[in-house]
Amino acid sequence: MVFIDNIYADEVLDSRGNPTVRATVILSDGTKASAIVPSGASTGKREALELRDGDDRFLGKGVLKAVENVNTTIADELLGLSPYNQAEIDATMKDIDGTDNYSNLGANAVLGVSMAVARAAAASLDIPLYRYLGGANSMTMPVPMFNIINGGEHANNSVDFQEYMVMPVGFDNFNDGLRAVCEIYQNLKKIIDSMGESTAVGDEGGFAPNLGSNEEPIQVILEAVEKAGYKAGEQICIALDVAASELVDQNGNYALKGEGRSLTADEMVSYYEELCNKYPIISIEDGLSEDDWDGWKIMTERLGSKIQLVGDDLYVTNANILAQGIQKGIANSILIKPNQIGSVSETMLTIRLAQRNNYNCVMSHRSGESEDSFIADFAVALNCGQIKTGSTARSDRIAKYNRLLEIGAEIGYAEYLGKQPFSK
Ligand SMILES: C=C(OP(=O)(O)O)C(=O)O
Ligand SMILES: [Mg+2]
Repeated sequence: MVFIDNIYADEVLDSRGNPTVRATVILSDGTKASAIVPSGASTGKREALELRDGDDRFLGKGVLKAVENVNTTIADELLGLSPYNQAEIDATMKDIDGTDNYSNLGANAVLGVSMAVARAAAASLDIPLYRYLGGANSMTMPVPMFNIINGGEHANNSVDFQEYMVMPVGFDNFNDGLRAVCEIYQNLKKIIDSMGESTAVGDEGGFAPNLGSNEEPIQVILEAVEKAGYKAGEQICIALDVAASELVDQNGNYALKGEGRSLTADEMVSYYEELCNKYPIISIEDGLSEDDWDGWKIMTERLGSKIQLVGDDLYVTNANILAQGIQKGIANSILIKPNQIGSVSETMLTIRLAQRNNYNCVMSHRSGESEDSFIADFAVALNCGQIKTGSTARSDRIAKYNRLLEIGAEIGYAEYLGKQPFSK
């Protein structure tokens, strides 16, 4: 019987040059696999804890304590266990941590090991990771939410909304959809350049121009869609991540600093209604703050039957919080970020709960990423149908797109949902 023979971690770098955990697992049959943990910037308050050293290395952001936890406490408990029982591996780490949010071991230590065990198990069975995680039912190539303009916490410009994304919904397959958004991105670069604005990019590879309002990026993107020869509203739709938890001012209103105004939750919803009436917007993530559940209720009532409302900071990939939201009728979709909850099994639990209740799942990167493409396999494995993984201006994001191209070619008969995931 194959068992876990060795586990260790080291400190490597993410796409912002911050330290992060790489965990490595070696099995008794000689299989060796590693995984690198991502890191967020606009984090939700209820996310699992990312353990940072807080000393003078890397401005306090070192992860040597998390590395040490992998090398000692976690390795001590997991050596000898079967790599093929992911639930047992993850439950054991949760037990030794003993808290709700991994504040002892660090979610970065736990998730690194959790992903590396899954990858090692797949490799030792000689099957791809998506096939190991999802079996013969892994069939859905995700529609990309392709991040094309960055603002908010992910850029240093006048735009308040964090992410403007294009979604290739009117295509027969993933490859054609990806090609379309790449062409749009290249056309957008020319347009921004011709406006005399910078084509420097934000953390996730979207451009970060200084534009006059939060509406102008949509207009510029639609111009790029047309220039690239695609039909907005039919083939290409717009998705926004407002990341509104970051906009809340001292009066509890939403400060749109770039526009010099501050709106109540009700006014924000009216603003979204106006934008949705004018433009082909099919998805809004974190349109209101994680603490504003009353506002979310109103937003869901007014917009939830028309567009996808995605909870990111709101649900932090947490099944308990999602269960409360489902009961209260809040949002209709959830962003899935494995490091918000801390392990592969808990991420799968949240996805199961969402899918059973007709909530769409959007697999997602973090703004701090690496060459690790685990989420590409994960999205296909769990038939999420959508993935948010930045633009093609950053190689940490390209790693996911290229892995998806590889998976699509391997599966051959994969589905691509086009418009379907958004019909409510
Ligand atoms: C990917 C996101 O950013 P971060 O990783 O900074 O939370 C997001 O908010 O959806
Ligand atoms: Mg978000």
